[in-house]
Amino acid sequence: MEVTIREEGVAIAASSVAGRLLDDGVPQRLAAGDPALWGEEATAEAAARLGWLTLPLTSRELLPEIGKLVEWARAQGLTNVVLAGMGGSSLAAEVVCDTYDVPLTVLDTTDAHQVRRALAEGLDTTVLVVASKSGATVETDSHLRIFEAAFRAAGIDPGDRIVVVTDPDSPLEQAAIDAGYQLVLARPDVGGRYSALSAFGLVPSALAGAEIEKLLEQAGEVAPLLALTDGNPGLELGAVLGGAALNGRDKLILEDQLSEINGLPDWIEQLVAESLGKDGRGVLPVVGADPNGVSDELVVGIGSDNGDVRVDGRLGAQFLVWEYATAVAGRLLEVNPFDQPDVAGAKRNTAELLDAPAPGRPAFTDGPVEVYGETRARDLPGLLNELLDAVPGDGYLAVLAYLDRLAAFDAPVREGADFEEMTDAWMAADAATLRALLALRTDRPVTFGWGPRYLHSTGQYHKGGPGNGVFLQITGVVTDDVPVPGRPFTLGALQLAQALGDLGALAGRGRPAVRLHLTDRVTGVAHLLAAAQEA
Ligand SMILES: O=P(O)(O)OC[C@H]1O[C@H](O)[C@H](O)[C@@H](O)[C@@H]1O
Repeated sequence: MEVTIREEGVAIAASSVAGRLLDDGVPQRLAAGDPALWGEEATAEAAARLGWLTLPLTSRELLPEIGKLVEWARAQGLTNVVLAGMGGSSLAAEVVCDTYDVPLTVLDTTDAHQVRRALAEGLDTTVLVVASKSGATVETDSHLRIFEAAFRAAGIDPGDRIVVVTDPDSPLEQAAIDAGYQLVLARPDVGGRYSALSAFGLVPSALAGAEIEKLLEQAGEVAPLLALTDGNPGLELGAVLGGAALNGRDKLILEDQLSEINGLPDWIEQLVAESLGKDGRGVLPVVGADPNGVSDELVVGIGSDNGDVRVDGRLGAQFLVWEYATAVAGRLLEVNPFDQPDVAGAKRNTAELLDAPAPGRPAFTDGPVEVYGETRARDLPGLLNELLDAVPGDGYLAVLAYLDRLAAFDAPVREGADFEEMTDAWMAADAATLRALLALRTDRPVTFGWGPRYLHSTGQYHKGGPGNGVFLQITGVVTDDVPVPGRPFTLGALQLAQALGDLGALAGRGRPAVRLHLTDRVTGVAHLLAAAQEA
């Protein structure tokens, strides 16, 4: 594992804090699990959140149990692995499975259309992993209810198909015992976003066919280095992240185009945004974007020379080193890297809106797109210009789409089309393309997040960070809703309440925030992308 600083300004910023880290004995104290490293207020929480430091070793104890689970699934011919989990309860497994090239369907959405896709994937070979540390996350609970009902309707005993990963004593543990589901308990002293190498990352990955022992070996190889004062990649990367942010380089552009690891930036995004984005401070992770060469950027290349800093290492080691570095950066920024104080507000709004939805009236309508929120614009190009102009000199624009993440793959493609043509067709139908189009028109970072997935990652930074974001939400009509058994709402109602709940939380903090509602999803995306090119 190696951290190579390739840019002088970053080297200076990192060394400006490195001495302080050593003087304060940070590597020794972290190796000893000292919870006082993040100040008095954070000590009690940190004391219960440092188990990730020893996961390369302690998770080995889980291997026999996970091995039996894999045999159980294989014996029943369960090859289609669906993982229901939000944020830290699914992001790591997604990276592991992408990197090991084994199929895994991740359900971290309340989009009824996307959930219907998963239900249509062949229930007869499906094993559902329900992963929730708290055991109380509404999206995950909804997925469990929907799949239980679907299994029963197909004449399948859910007890033969469901694996639960949760913390001891969570409500989900009890539910799993009562229902006779397979149950793997995780360590309660590891927080969600630090849980990649725990049961949360390992169980779904192993069921999908990834070599999880290798992952632990890779992490185990780097672990001893994290106690060192010299040649400690976690300390070096922590000094880079924290030192750069303290010197005004607080937009972390994550570049992984040449890497053999697939999708690590999406996992880092949650780790960094939720751990550091609070108390008016933080680091904004920017995924899938080119750098603009502006002064507040820090470009980190994962196994890639396209950056100010290059981070090389195998996936298991990357997980551990980024967790360590984030914890170190938390100390430098003087925040508690283990809490997420601003996630709860949007959740509260959602619960209220589920009881009494209040979408309001559109400010204007442009073709298949209704626009909600405060604006002086009267058409979409005008609105997009207004939002771009509203981004402060040190700020960013966030595009947040509560849509089906896989819809673009339905785009019609000419028969015999080559890969390039196919990609063009997908991009022209993908809401995420809006990010790239808007990024062409500003030197400020433009980020993109799928809702409600982002609520469990960058959502914390949006609300708790420096407060310099501008927010463009996209929702869409639901034509094939999914009821949530035993609950008084459908997925469509939940999805809209989540979008409105977050919009309210953002607007309540005085941030410019508008919602675009697509009254037809396919033409709505096309119309929006055309407007972005016109503006
Ligand atoms: O694992 P769960 O308890 O379901 O939590 C899933 C996610 O929910 C919350 O929003 C937290 O902010 C995330 O850090 C966490 O990963």
